[in-house]
Amino acid sequence: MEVARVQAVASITKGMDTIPLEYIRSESERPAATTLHGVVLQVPVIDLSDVDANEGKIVKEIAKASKEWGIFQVINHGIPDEVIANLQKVGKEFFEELPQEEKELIAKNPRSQSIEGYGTSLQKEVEGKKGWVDHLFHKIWPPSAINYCYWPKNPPSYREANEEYAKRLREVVDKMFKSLSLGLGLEAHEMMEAAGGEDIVYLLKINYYPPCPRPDLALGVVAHTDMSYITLLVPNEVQGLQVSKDGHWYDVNYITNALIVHIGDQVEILSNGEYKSVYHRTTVNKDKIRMSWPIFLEPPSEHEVGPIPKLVNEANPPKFKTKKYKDYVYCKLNKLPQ
Ligand SMILES: O=C(O)CCC(=O)C(=O)O
Ligand SMILES: [Fe+2]
Repeated sequence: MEVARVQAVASITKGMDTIPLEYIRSESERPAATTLHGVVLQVPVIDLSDVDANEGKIVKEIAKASKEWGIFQVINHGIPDEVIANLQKVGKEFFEELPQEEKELIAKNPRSQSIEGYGTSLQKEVEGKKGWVDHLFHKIWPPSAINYCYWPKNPPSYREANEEYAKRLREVVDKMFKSLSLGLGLEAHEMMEAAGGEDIVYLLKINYYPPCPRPDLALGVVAHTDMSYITLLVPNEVQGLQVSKDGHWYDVNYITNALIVHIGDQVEILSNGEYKSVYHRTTVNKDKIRMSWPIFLEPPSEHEVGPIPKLVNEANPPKFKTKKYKDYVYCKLNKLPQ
């Protein structure tokens, strides 16, 4: 059966005052009723310029943000603006300029185990409701893990723009793992090593949130924590990401060319709960298209993840089981105990 893309639903409902029932959230989830406004706390913004000279300060800031929020933004991260602009340009062209039939050529196969491909989540989620979003998933690093059949062939510069971004991002990833490691009193290399080092998989997702006639009733991506170690994300300029802290939802302010860093479940586990994976969701917009490019840094599926042994002792017993990443994913997707 053909899957209804949200992009198509959005063009049918344009100008209407209602949306199909399957997108209407329960009152307790609706963004209008549940977002904290006014003078509110802000997700920490961390300046990475001159990392070597400022290492101590940066490590402290990252550790604090990862414990208190599970999310922060980094500026002066070293990825040139045009590398981000190119990534965004080719992704937008894929969603907006290709004929639908061409996009469907790389659609996720519903019978395949793999998450890769163009798709629309048929969420087995809260009350069977759907998110107002389409997406494209494909791996971008390491080269041995990439399945180019899920990469768009058009626009022709898609591949080069994504490869360049992956290459630049690797340097930021190294800095993040080092700081997170030092922030726990470990040696700089220890967390990356426990995470699988060179085998860590970089999975790109492009989220495409079309305009929604009733943004007060819908959500883009429903509230969740990422399963990754960490997720590094660039959005377009349209506000939409919200994070939960102490029982309230906060907007994450848009900062041009900043990278948003989420702590995911696997770093929470490695750190034995010192760092918190962040609960987050996205809202949609009445007139504007929102897009985002998260990269999930994941363990290879057979890699075992558990609390780093140096961080546990009698007084501080392990809070999580050690298990293969694929088993963690299976339990989470099927809502089974971990
Ligand atoms: O669009 C965003 O800003 C966040 C999307 C997200 O949380 C996800 O795709 O896991
Ligand atoms: Fe997420």
